[in-house]
Amino acid sequence: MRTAYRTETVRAAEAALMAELPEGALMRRAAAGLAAACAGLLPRVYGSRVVVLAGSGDNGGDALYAGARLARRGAGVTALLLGSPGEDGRPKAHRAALAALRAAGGADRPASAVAGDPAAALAGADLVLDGVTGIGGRGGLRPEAAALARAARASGAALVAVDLPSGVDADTGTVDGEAVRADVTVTFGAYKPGLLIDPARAYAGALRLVDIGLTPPAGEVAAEALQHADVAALLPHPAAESDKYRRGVVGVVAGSARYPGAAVLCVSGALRGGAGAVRYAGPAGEAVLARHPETLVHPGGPAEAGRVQSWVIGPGLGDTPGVEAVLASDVPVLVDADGLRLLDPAAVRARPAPTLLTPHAGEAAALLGRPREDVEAGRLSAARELAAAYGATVLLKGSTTVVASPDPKDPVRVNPTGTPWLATAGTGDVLSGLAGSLLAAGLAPRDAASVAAYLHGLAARRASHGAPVAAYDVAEALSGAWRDVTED
Ligand SMILES: NC(=O)C1=CN([C@@H]2O[C@H](COP(=O)(O)OP(=O)(O)OC[C@H]3O[C@@H](n4cnc5c(N)ncnc54)[C@H](OP(=O)(O)O)[C@@H]3O)[C@@H](O)[C@H]2O)[C@@H](O)CC1
Ligand SMILES: [K+]
Repeated sequence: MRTAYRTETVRAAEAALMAELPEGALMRRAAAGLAAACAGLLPRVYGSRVVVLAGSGDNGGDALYAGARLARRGAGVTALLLGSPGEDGRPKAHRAALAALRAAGGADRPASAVAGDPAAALAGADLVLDGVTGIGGRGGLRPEAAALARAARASGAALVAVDLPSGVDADTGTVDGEAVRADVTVTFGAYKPGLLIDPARAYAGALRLVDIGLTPPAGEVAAEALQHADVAALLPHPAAESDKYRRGVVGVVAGSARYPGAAVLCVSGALRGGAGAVRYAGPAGEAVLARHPETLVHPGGPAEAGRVQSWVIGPGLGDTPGVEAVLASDVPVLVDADGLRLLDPAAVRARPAPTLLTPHAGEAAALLGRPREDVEAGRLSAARELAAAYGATVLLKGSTTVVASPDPKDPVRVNPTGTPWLATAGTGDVLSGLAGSLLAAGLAPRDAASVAAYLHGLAARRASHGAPVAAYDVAEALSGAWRDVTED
């Protein structure tokens, strides 16, 4: 499991550790890890050109110390100092780290000296270290830093963010203005939620975690991302004596005369999620049976369809979703797509069994009464708010799929396996069927949602291989994704 902690938690853990260590030890550990990561990105350190963008705080200090280490190994290092002016009129900088850089033969100049032509200041650089701000940064980059960040991006040099890409919000993943677009982010002690959640995640590039001995309390995880072993441990495994009913039956209420394909896709996901059987209730039974003859089809409504261990309702239902009957049941219910329209929070909160909502950003925005852009810019808080308002688990689909449970103490789960190719018609129907099936197999809503998102993303990557992918291909690749996870 990759775990991420909020800034205040990291700072508290840092203070506790610093109290036990000699002054500057933590920063030296951070800088050593950072310099090693940089050296790994350069064909060779000796003779390479490195530019350090250094703010006035400890983030700049890390970058300057790492610059000093690279300079000692023969790199030509220049620091551009971005701190606001001190009493002597020069930009403030971490004093000891700047002295170390100078002692190692590195050069430095105020960034204002290159403001006229930032591109020229970065021309020929092999590597740029972004040490403008870390967890102490507030808001987007200031204009001088923004111009240098753009020039660094355009220079073709490897751009390494120190702890965080400067300009992104560590705790929420929001990006309020301009931010550094890094190739690699070397983060210290612990991941921060912003490194796992879009839009900030997209600015971080590849992530490297440097162990500096920090141990934030396990109870204070703010966000977490499953990995193969976590998913394998959560997946249902049929016992020798299992029959189809013991493995769980998932009911699917999806599709309409107009959208029969949604029913087929939802069932195709449900068949691959570990439930023992899939019951379909609705008008698209013929289309479902044509593709999936193993489905138990009932032409009427869910109330008469027979016993199930979970319901999935919503994909392709059109204008008359009829969610009430399903919500009245005493089994876990997943509500998606058309089922989410006009969903009554009181009715969901009053349910005796758990509910899982799976909106995309547009549907979440409609439920929250907010513009879609707000949801996309603040995915973590939108998912949490919805979960609180409905007393339900929420899987918010999109560039980073986020799962929030109604208990605010549960860390949000962030899905690491997504691919932009998943943004195509029908993939959401497959996902809801899959997650519903995992619910029927006995997984808790938060686990069912995050495991489904993980397998679905992995299946899309397998099916896509970098090319466009159709929803049915994703469904067909699910068994392979399951095997990848369990055989790893
Ligand atoms: N925690 C740990 O365990 C460890 C932490 N460590 C490191 O410490 C880092 C945190 O250091 P920190 O607290 O000194 O803050 P930091 O991020 O350098 O920024 C502060 C300065 O930035 C500026 N500034 C602010 N906003 C800005 C903007 N939008 N655009 C431009 N500039 C802006 C503002 O300065 P001003 O320009 O106003 O003088 C402010 O004072 C952390 O990320 C990690 O790298 C490691 O060394 C070891 C272990
Ligand atoms: K940074």
